[in-house]
Amino acid sequence: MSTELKRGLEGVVVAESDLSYIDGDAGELIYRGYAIEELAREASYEETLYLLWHDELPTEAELAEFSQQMAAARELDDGVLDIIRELAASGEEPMAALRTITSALSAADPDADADFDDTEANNRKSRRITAKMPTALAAYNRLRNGNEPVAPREDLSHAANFLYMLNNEEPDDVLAETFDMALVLHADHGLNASTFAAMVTASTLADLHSAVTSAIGTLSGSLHGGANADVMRMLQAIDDDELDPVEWVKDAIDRGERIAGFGHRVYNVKDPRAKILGEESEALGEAAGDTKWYEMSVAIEDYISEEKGLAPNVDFYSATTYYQMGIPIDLYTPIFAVARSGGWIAHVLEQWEDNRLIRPRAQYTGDRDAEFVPLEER
Ligand SMILES: CC(=O)SCCNC(=O)CCNC(=O)[C@H](O)C(C)(C)COP(=O)(O)OP(=O)(O)OC[C@H]1O[C@@H](n2cnc3c(N)ncnc32)[C@H](O)[C@@H]1OP(=O)(O)O
Ligand SMILES: O=C([O-])CC(=O)C(=O)O
Repeated sequence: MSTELKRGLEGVVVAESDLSYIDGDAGELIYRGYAIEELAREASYEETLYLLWHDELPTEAELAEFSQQMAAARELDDGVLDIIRELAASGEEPMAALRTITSALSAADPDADADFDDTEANNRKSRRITAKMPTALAAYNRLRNGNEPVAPREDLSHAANFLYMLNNEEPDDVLAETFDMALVLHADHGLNASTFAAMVTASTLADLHSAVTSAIGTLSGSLHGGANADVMRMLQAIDDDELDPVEWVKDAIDRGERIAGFGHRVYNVKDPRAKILGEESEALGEAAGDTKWYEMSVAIEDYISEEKGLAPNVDFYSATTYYQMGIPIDLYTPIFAVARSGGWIAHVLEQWEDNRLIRPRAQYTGDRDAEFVPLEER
């Protein structure tokens, strides 16, 4: 047994996977052989899900059937809606609410007790979880603002339907396509922390809802998915006080703070998703006649790249993209979860094809011969 310590499991290979490939030096991301740039521009989220879950891109007929099955699974059970009402009324923050709701979805899932290797039940559960998470998030957001949830529509795409349920208004093509692209870009990313959490949970043969719930909790942290909301809060703080973004960032670095949206465990260069989202952020600004947020972001990127050698990750430009789409800031990380549910599930299903319990070891640094003193004598 090797006792070499790898803090944070950096560089440790723990599984084989056909799902996504990252070249951290070239800034390359591939889902099942297809470059992310091509999928972002050409494939819908539904197509990407099909690719991740079923090994290959769907034919037109397969995509139509799959999209219809996804759309038909969007509605929430009344019991789940009651839980959402309670969470919204109690002021629970959205990522925690989504975690609790996703866990609760199993209570209404007819396949909840199916065996881990029941492929058909897993397909149905995968579609239900991924189809219902956006409905739950939109309902939660409406309820916390004193509005009734908007029922999902089966005639809209996954992306367009979410925006429709969120705003009670059908999005225009630009918004729907931009959001769809963001979902595709966030769908999978190797063994990131939340995907690994899902795999660890699934490796015990716990169920799919448990694995996705573990993953949502893991994604919420500021070192992972939580960074997208932190980026926008940082930009807003700089703008509110009319500060120079570069000076602000310089001071923050001098204070030893981390700048949200920069750095990555795998990429040594700019995250390819940040390149695409940067273009989307710029385009949205240009369409609105105000590229302020994009320009602030570029100024910060130039400074940090030059001074710290750190490049933006996916969370840096998703922030201003979502902001300019009118999405509330505290929904950015839950939206990441909505998109990543596809990747989490794909990795769980892959794990179950050849499961082995994931169980690493720690290097014990404590006492080995402490003398037990009875309680009354301590
Ligand atoms: C979807 C995603 O999860 S993408 C990541 C989202 N998270 C963020 O954007 C939060 C900010 N970034 C970070 O905290 C880190 O870059 C992480 C957590 C993403 C990766 O961290 P690790 O691979 O563990 O790298 P580590 O924390 O060892 O950092 C290496 C060095 O770069 C510095 N560094 C890394 N990121 C940043 C940052 N954002 N701001 C300032 N310094 C940074 C660290 O301080 C460290 O410097 P040191 O060696 O002088 O101490
Ligand atoms: O891969 C990672 O460590 C984090 C990340 O970018 C993602 O999950 O999309």
